[in-house]
Amino acid sequence: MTRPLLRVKGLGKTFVLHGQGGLSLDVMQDLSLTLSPGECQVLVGRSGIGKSTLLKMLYGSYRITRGHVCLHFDDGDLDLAELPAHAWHALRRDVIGYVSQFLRCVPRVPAVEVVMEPLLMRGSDPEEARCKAEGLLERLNLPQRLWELPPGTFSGGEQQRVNIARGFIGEHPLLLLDEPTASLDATNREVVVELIQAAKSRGVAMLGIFHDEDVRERVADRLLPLDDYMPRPDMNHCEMHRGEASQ
Ligand SMILES: Nc1ncnc2c1ncn2[C@@H]1O[C@H](COP(=O)(O)OP(=O)(O)OP(=O)(O)O)[C@@H](O)[C@H]1O
Repeated sequence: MTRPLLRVKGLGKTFVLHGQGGLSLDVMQDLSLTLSPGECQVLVGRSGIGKSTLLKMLYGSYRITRGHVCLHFDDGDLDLAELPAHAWHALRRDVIGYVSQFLRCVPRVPAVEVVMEPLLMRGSDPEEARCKAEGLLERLNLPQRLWELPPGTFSGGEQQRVNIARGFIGEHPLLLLDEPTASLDATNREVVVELIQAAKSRGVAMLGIFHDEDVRERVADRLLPLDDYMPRPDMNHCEMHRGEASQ
């Protein structure tokens, strides 16, 4: 049996709203999961249950309040809950990729360069990186006339395709997918399904959110319902109390 790449144990999240007098919101408690290379698990549960929050904690965008998130490597394990801030940069460059719903556009940077950047950050040859980026943009049906333009003015679906190409180009061993097909038409949803299936066969471990049921069924090896990890389901999404936890 394949050894899991990711093991999450007792994960919990409390947001502290400093602008609201230190009000704290418990949104997740005691979540555990394991994810193996080549496996795609899909997070399910109603709106506001914590799906994006979980992905953001695994990517280091949100701090882990409680619990452990261990990545297993041949030369040892790494607990992300204890990772110093400066170590996240290398981890995101080499190990954890993230495809969010929305592209963060940097003015004047052409789409093709946005896509190739993750490879350049790793020291890849610029010509090879460009060639790979163009291949992905072509596969995702982004018209060639847009490749050298900054994506700030692109449509939602065009921006999302740039984002997907950027997320998949790095071939990270762990990929977090936050609704990567949300703004796509059927043809491009199909391309994303193929990219996910190809990544699985290369041994990439993926954790994703897909609202499209057809996509979900085709990519998911396992569904992870988050409803079991809400602190108090009777209290309208979150338990609220003041000043107990820090972020
Ligand atoms: N930065 C934040 N500060 C305070 N509360 C937050 C923050 N981010 C998320 N939350 C709260 O955490 C809860 C979970 O939000 P999250 O976005 O993870 O839900 P979701 O399951 O992804 O929802 P959806 O399916 O609607 O996208 C919500 O109640 C939300 O208001």
